[in-house]
Amino acid sequence: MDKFVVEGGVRLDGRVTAAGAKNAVLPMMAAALLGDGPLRLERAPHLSDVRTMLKVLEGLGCEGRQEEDGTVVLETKGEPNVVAPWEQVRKMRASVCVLGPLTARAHRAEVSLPGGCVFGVRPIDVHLRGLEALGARVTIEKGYVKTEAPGGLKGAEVFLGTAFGPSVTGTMNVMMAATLAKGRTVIHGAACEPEVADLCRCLVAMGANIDGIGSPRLVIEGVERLGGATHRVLADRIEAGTYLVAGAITGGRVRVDDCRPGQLAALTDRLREAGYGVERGDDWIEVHGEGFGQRPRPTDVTTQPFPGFPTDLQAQWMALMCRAEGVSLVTERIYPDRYMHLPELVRMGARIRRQEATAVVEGTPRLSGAPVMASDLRASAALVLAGLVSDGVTEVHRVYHIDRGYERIDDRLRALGAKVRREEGGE
Ligand SMILES: CC(=O)N[C@H]1[C@@H](OP(=O)(O)OP(=O)(O)OC[C@H]2O[C@@H](n3ccc(=O)[nH]c3=O)[C@H](O)[C@@H]2O)O[C@H](CO)[C@@H](O)[C@@H]1O
Ligand SMILES: C=C(OP(=O)(O)O)C(=O)O
Repeated sequence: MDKFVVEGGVRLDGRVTAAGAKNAVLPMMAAALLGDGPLRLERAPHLSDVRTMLKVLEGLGCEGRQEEDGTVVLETKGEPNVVAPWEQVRKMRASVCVLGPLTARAHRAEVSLPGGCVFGVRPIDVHLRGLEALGARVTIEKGYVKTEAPGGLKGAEVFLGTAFGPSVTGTMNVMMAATLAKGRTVIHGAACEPEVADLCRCLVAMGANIDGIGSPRLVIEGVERLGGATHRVLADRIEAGTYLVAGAITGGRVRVDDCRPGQLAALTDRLREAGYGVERGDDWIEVHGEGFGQRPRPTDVTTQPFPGFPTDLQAQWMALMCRAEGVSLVTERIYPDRYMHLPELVRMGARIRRQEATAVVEGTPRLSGAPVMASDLRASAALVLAGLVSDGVTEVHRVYHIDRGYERIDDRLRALGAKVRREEGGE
């Protein structure tokens, strides 16, 4: 297993180009099960999650490949297979996104319940209720969700909210299913994350009829068939945000190109509040600090559905606040248990205590490098960020988590001046 070795003490300076969004490309790849022609997804990131999704789709009879420039090309010839086994689905939650397309296209599906709940319960009841509302019979047997809709799906009114806000992949699953249902589907309480809107645009390019894109009310008129399309994947706002926090934590200057600044407004607002300069153009954002050793002002965040502060940037923000000049509160409203990074940051000298869904972070001038264990994707990014400002060497183990969602993060941080290398032989 690989590990990252991070030597702290360097102020980052430079530019990085945002990759395509993991959370947009994965459901788009599942959408290839809906169409007859080839689907070309440009600017897809080179990630292990993309490779896993290619395998899941291959097992379902959808041929695919990723080209050197990132473009993913997929085509489902004839009827898809309908069984997505545990061995593949367990590696990645987004593989649950094949459920809606398979049920719509083949009128049945057998998809393993996604495993690996690394930060608490991650149910899919909303996905299942949505598909039931469209006329599917849904059962759970031996760890598999089975859907059947012998006469095909029928449009309906559905509400997809949960106690923690709308469900992102739940909206995507039901929306994809509705594109081939008979008649009109109205989704109330749809997730408004930019990745959902980007998936809508990809489906429209394939021939789907969707109104209300980007809003909590989606109206989908089912069509007989969808075809192929070419779509350029949206920039990854979470990856972009991670590099901005990397710039800030080192008191440096980092510009992220080819991104959508408006989609990171919650982060840039907090960065300014924490004492950093933020400039933005139409498709770039730059953060600048006052030099290595700068300590941020303590700045609270509460995670919320878009356009609120994203849960996928919570761990990175906590790393930044570990060195703040005072006490800040980080409150997790989407996944109240998403705090696996907390004990690892404490191992690096951070002073954090948890009070239910809130972490109380008492900033300290000094963090010290340590061997730490990555537990999930964003937690691992946070540990790398903390390593950038720690005395000595930080070893981040289990970097396969980070490879799920960051394309060559070690190379890209090095290009900004960081001392980070990948080594074999981690725990
Ligand atoms: C592949 C992908 O796109 N992953 C993202 C997606 O995950 P994912 O789509 O799994 O997350 P959801 O939006 O579904 O979850 C939001 C909240 O709703 C709850 N819930 C969800 C579904 C359900 O059926 N019942 C239920 O109660 C969840 O436990 C959570 O508290 O959105 C999350 C929230 O922005 C992000 O952190 C993930 O990076
Ligand atoms: C939680 C994430 O991904 P997933 O839903 O695929 O686990 C993430 O991208 O931060």
